[in-house]
Amino acid sequence: MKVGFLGPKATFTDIAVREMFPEEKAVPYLTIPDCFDALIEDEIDMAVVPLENALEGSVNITLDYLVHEVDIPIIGEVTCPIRQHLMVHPMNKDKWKEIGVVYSHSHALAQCHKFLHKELKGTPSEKTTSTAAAAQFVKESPDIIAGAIANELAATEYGLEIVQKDIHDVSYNHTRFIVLSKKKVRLHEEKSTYKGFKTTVMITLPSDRAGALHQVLSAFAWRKLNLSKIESRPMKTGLGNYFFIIDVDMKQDEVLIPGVVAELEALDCQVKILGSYPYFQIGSEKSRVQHL
Ligand SMILES: O=C(O)C(=O)C[C@]1(C(=O)O)C=C[C@@H](O)C=C1
Repeated sequence: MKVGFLGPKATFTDIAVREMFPEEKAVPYLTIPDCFDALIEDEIDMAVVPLENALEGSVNITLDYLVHEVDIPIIGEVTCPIRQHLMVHPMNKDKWKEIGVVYSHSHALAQCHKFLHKELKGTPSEKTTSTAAAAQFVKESPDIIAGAIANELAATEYGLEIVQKDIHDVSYNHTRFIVLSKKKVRLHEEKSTYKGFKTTVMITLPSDRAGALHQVLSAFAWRKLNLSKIESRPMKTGLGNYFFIIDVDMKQDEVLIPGVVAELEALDCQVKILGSYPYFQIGSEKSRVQHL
């Protein structure tokens, strides 16, 4: 099977794919929308994209594609520790304090905000499509003193020198990646990294109904359904119009979740199940962080 992912080689998404699908053919795409397009056009069987980071919150482009652009279920989720390092071209390894621009993915730059503020104050940063794209760019630009924030695999893959290790500001830095597929692929629940099952539901509230959110949450609460996430996002239909994404800590069943859906529909909510899937946690040990 072919697994598309946010590339190029050695992104954090690539690490998630290597852990989850070591035997499948991994196909890199430069952007998250490219991964979705490849899935829609059947170039690949599954796609793995980042969904949420513990420090930076949701990856909005992924959420928006899931909700507005595609109708492909989530079939799995994997959480990975994220360790960010500052790396330069080997020719510049003694000059990292003179870096003129720091390149990385916007989430990675934000995860290292304190480090950048303290150690490279005033140095401009440039966003790239991924951390590995930043590493690749720095490798191809030895004539400028540029830095990339990326992982260790990227330093090896693109031949860069790590000059500052573990520069993320908070030690609990993890990212959740989702697996999407049109096919009925079953992920191995017997793996030691398997942690449980969840169901993701998208809910649009009726407009102008007092207490609607309270009623929605009650439908879960009185059935004793545990929620692990609730988040609102703009509907993109006008200011103030939002939908909710709710993660329920259980597998879709034939009684409780259909009961919630029926109750919410009776309240004039629109409800869509985005997936009911196993989730996995890789390398759960806390990553080290440098104390600034
Ligand atoms: O750029 C990468 O390496 C990615 O896999 C993307 C991404 C993200 O979208 O948050 C994934 C994990 C890290 O949080 C930083 C970047």
